[in-house]
Amino acid sequence: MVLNPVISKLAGKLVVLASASPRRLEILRNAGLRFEVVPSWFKETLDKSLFKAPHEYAVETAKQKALEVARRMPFKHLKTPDIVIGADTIVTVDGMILEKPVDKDDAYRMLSSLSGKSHSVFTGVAIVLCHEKENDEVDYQLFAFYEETKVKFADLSENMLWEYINSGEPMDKAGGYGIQALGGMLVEYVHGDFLNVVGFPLNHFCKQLDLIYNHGAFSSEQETSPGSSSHNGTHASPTILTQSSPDTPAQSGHSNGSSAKHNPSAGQTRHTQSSPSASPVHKVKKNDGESEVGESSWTLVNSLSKHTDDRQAELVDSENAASLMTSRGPAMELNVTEHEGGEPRKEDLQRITELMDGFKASKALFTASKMCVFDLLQSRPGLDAAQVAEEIKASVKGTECLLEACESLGLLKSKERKCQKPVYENSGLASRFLLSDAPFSLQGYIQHCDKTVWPLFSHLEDAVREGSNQHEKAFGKKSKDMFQDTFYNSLDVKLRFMNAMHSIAKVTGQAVATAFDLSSFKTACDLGGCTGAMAYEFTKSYPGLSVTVFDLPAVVEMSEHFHPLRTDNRVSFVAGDFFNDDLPKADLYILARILHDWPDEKVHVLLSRVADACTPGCGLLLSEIFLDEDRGGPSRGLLQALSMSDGKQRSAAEYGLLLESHGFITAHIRHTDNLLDAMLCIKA
Ligand SMILES: C[S@@+](CC[C@H](N)C(=O)[O-])C[C@H]1O[C@@H](n2cnc3c(N)ncnc32)[C@H](O)[C@@H]1O
Repeated sequence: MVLNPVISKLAGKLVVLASASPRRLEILRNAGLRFEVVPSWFKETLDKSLFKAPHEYAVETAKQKALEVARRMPFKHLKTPDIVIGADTIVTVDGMILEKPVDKDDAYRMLSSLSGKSHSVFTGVAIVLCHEKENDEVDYQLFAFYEETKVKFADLSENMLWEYINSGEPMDKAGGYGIQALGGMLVEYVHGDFLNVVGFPLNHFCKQLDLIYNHGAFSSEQETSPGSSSHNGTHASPTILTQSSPDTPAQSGHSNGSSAKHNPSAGQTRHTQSSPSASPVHKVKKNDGESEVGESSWTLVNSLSKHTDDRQAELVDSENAASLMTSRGPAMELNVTEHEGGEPRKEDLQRITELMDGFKASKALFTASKMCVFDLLQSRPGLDAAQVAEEIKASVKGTECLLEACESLGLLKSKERKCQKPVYENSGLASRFLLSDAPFSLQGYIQHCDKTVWPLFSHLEDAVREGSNQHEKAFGKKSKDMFQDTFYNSLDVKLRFMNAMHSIAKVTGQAVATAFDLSSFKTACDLGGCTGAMAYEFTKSYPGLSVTVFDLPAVVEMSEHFHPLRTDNRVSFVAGDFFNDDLPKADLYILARILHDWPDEKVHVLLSRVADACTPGCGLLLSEIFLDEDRGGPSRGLLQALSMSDGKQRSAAEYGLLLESHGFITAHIRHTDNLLDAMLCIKA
């Protein structure tokens, strides 16, 4: 039921929340607002010293967050939102701005500065209205306000402080406390809007919407805004309106000194924001390849989505990037336009051809890898096609085609010799990832793609029609539990699967292990840790850490195959089923690429078992591909979902909510620029 008639005004509009904070999501959802979540990429790094008052900093940060999303969406998501909401909460005490603590000592510093005193919580909120015009330009109109709430803390003893810090709750909260949970115990009284302290001033927000939608404040001429500033909470600020329409002289950061106008009807001063760090609000043209977005000028062909670009950067050899067909960003980034006369653009044709031919490129890579072409050319660079053919026991004609195709994909390099056939050697990309003994060898994963994922994809249409996994058609047997029924039924399939996991874990392990500072944990348990490759990366990164790898007996019995020398006795293996058997005790649990394999019901079973094994303060490190909150990417995650059985790919906020329901508080989220993202949660 929607109680608030203003919220109901937004029904049917594309409303976007530029924040992944689970608390803000919950407040707005509970109010009946329907919205998409697209977390902002704006980094909270504005120079605080440039702002006269703390609330100006919070408002400016909220504005920049919302604008970044509003500007990105027409290009990255090919849709223009109607409204983008941004928010930033800060705590101020004794003239200092407190944001989220970076570690326990920082949390201690913050909380002890609040002990026994009254402090202010400010949330800056920005509402960006996006107006698509006939010529496909987008105009942005910005409304910003803030809310202040005063909170008085009790005197906190050292014991109490540390007990609270060790609960893990302070880590993702402005000022180092969460009033809605354990932190409520620290508070003597609150003066003002409680939800503002939680993270979003709902009441003030609704009043602002009322102004915008019921009192005409969203006309581009904003000279009057009846009642705009009559927010009635004792500690609420007067409403600060507004950013004038984008290309008026009063643009944010370009206000030409006319920063305040008197609004007689409201008896208040209205400000156009003119903070030093504000960036201009641009008009953007959606379908014009040459148009600018914000401050960056993007070239059309290589306008990779930031996500995809960053995530793939590790794997793309710069010298060969241009020719590596599958390394390009998603089609969404391209604005397909037609030249006069209807001729398609070269770049568009190139992109669509790459997509059509993608499977040929994959299969050429799989085949060359299986036939050991890269290993051969590493030990004997400079062979011509006939020599390679002889070594790999293949036809000269077929080998020639394969080598040429691999060269065009950036996997091989050739040298022409006078009047003779070209000779081949590995490219940097091949030497790094395609040799069987390279530290970051992806050969195991490539073979898994060839033998397991490929057959599943060949039944994609059935999978889409039926909405179920195609293991039976692809492998001739039914599969209730993909691992026990399909992968571990025969030794060679099992080894191939384990090799695949091993190779990905070796490539991603260090980035996951060092995504956060885990040095305070002494014992970890890697649930579904497979060959232990990830565990070894963790012990390499943390000399004081021991890791127990917990996996099914069929897997653990093969562990020596992968680590014959057992070089590190801080890694041990325990066989068991994480849905049924006791979990080893540890103060950090690792779930790397586990949850995506299971539906929500099974995830709840597993998480409740992990929660039972945890004491307060225990950590849970989750590592997965995190989907964008609007599920618009990255395509690697979305494509993987097509061949998955019963599991699903989720966004960081979705994982956060699942974990929160088992008492885990999300402390940090990290997009690692490697193949996997990471989230650190603490058991409250
Ligand atoms: C996708 S793999 C991930 C492997 C490893 N965590 C990594 O990131 O490389 C999933 C792992 O979960 C293990 N697994 C599946 N079901 C399990 C169960 N019921 N109990 C314990 N481990 C299980 C599998 O054997 C496999 O090693």
